[in-house]
Amino acid sequence: MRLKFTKMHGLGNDFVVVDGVRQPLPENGPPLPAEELRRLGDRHFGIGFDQMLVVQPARKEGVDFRYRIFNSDGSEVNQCGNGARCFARFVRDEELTDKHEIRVETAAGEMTLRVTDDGLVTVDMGAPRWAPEAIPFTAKAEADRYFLVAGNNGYEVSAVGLGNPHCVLLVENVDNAPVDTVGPLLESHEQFPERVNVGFMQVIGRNEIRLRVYERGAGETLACGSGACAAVLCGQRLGLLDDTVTVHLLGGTLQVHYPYSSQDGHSGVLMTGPASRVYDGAIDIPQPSKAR
Ligand SMILES: N[C@@H](CCC[C@H](N)C(=O)O)C(=O)O
Repeated sequence: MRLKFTKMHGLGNDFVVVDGVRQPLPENGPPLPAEELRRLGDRHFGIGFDQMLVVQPARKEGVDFRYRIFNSDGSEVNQCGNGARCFARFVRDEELTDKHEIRVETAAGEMTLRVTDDGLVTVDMGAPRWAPEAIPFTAKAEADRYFLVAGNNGYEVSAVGLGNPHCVLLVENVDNAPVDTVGPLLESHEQFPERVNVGFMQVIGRNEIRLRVYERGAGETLACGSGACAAVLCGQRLGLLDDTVTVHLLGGTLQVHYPYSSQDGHSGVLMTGPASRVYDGAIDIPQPSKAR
């Protein structure tokens, strides 16, 4: 089978976008076998990507598309903020819609994506979930900070769910944060039963942070949209940040807005940034041999 794809990125968090509206794809399960997906995700033996994004037709009224996300380790996940911006740009570039406000169904619920005239995309990431069981995270009670023991060390983290699980550590300087070592240790910490994305946040001021993220199922990426929102939310909850924050990631800058001080539990976190198209391609997917 020949599969057409488009390579895109949001601040260097890179994606292979597969059009399942005009190409036949299985309605459920991965668009291709998990080992094939992992092979294509490999930067030496495949195309290389952090996530594969799948565009599929809507399954209900009031929604424009279905948006599915697969990490490069083959796991399907519910949320990808940078991917959502690329998704919006893709469906407009490909003339699958001419709407500026696009409603998508994800495994975590529905999301609204707004494409502005300057080419940026604002994603309404939904309301944060703080209750440990909603993240999911194992803790006796909800708190601003939790103490985790991993290896021979202890770590103070905040934790929040945004459709996907995040924990955030405060660091003095992201340049020498232990992302490569503590990232994987906490990603698979037993108190996060579905694993977790691990953010390392340096607070510059009440409206500005620097952030590096070790992503679940992908390793450190150049940017993580949901991670940027999670860091801002945790910083707000700790009383360190205001409602609108500029987030500097390795691959560039995002704006995150959440009216934390006046939030009523229903408003969503807004994340704004660019979406870039790199090239189009096609790959031949080997078909499983038929049993005789
Ligand atoms: N890069 C993403 C997040 C992708 C999913 C994440 N690795 C997970 O497993 O939850 C973003 O921009 O939000």
